[in-house]
Amino acid sequence: MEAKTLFDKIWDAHVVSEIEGGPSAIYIDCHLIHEVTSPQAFAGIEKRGVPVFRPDQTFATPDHNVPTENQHLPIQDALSKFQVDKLTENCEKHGVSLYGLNHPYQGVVHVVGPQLGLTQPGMTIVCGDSHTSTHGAFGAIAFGIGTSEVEMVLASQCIMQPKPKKMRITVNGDLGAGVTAKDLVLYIISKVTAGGGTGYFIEYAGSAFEKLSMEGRMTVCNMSIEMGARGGLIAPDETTFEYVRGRENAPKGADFDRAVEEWRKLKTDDGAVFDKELEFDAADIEPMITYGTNPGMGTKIKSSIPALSEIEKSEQESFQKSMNYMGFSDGDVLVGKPIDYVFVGSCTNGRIEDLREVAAFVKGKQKAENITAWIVPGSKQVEKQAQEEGLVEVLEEAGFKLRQPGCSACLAMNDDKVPKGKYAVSTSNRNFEGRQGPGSRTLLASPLTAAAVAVAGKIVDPREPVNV
Ligand SMILES: CC(C)[C@H](C(=O)O)[C@@H](O)C(=O)O
Ligand code: SF4
Repeated sequence: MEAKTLFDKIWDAHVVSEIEGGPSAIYIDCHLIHEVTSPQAFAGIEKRGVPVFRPDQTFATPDHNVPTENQHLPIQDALSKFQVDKLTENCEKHGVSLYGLNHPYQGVVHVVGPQLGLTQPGMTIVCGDSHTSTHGAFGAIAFGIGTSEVEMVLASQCIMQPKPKKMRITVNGDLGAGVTAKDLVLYIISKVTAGGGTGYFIEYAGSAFEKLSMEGRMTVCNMSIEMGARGGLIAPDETTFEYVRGRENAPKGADFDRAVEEWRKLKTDDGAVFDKELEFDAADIEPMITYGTNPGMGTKIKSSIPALSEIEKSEQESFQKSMNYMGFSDGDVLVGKPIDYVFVGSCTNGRIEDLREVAAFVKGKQKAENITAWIVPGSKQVEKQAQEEGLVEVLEEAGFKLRQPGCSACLAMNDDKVPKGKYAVSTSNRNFEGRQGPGSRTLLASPLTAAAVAVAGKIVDPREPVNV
């Protein structure tokens, strides 16, 4: 039998029809929706008089536009209110499950899906959101789609997709102390570049990924899109099955055991061929931070920003533009640079493990005076768990401001904005110009590094004692 990749096994099982040399119609097991990319899609099917084909496989939660304070009060911002109300109205009208504002399951859509067991190995999952790649951590084909495709999936539960090329990134070995899943993926992106994954679906393989928790794997897969890739996935294993077991939408009892038997087959066969293979050594990875305006512009935190002469000629102009925006110069040492904001949250690093890591670091310490520190749980369930575990108390004692679940300052489509010219160390996934507010300057890093920066008030290596 032909050796197949994990991606091909899942893809082939979902092809409804194929056009020779063209795209395939792929069946979608789970469709997640949020308030930003769904209104026109619902309007589209209504105009055509088409019902939602599989409302029971469609799940919605508002996240981008929601305020992260006083969620019990009416939303103040008119556009945000309109978007969130529209989502509620559409879900009610079409029989779609909604975890609305103040619902105990509300949160960032990519935190909510896995938590509820909606995300399972072997599935095809789409959402009108680029970071749908997160769900690939479970050994699923998960990718972001545009609003017109959201309409297509609402109407038919299928999507037309050209088959992407396949890349495997193998990392073996142990990550050192203080080196996290976020550092692993920022390292990979710094090597592959922000455009290097374009046209590919990535499989992450090797012991470095196998040793990660599901939260860590989600962090890695989440950022696949930041290399330009269509998505990323990791073969499911015992860690995956244990995470899924017992979750609300997971199969139960004997059904679960049968599902696990099938899920065990979800791995790339020996001898399967990829269009591109890359390999890195976990021992080479250190805490990472970005210094520029795309996620590929990252470096080991102890290193300097590259000198202009090290940058390829064709890239020098955009590099210089990026440095001007960031207020940095080529060759600058990063450690010691003052920071104004620390944001811990988002679908990359707003999970319970992330909050635990930050709380463990700041316990008994204080954030620096010059730092505004926001902790935004990825979901209501994360918020509740953080309260029950006493993390909230620890974080608040250290001077962090705990906000309510939502995308928050990850993209500033709501009230949480980093002011112009200010520097934010952020656990999110994008450092584009204006991403956290007009003129804001974002440096991406791990929750552990963010915690250390919050205490020191400046860029520090989280492995070293904080010297305030
Ligand atoms: C608003 C939404 C469509 C967007 C995305 O697709 O990713 C957002 O979530 C982001 O992170 O930039
Ligand atoms: S948390 Fe950030 S990256 Fe994730 S869905 Fe929201 S805006 Fe997009």
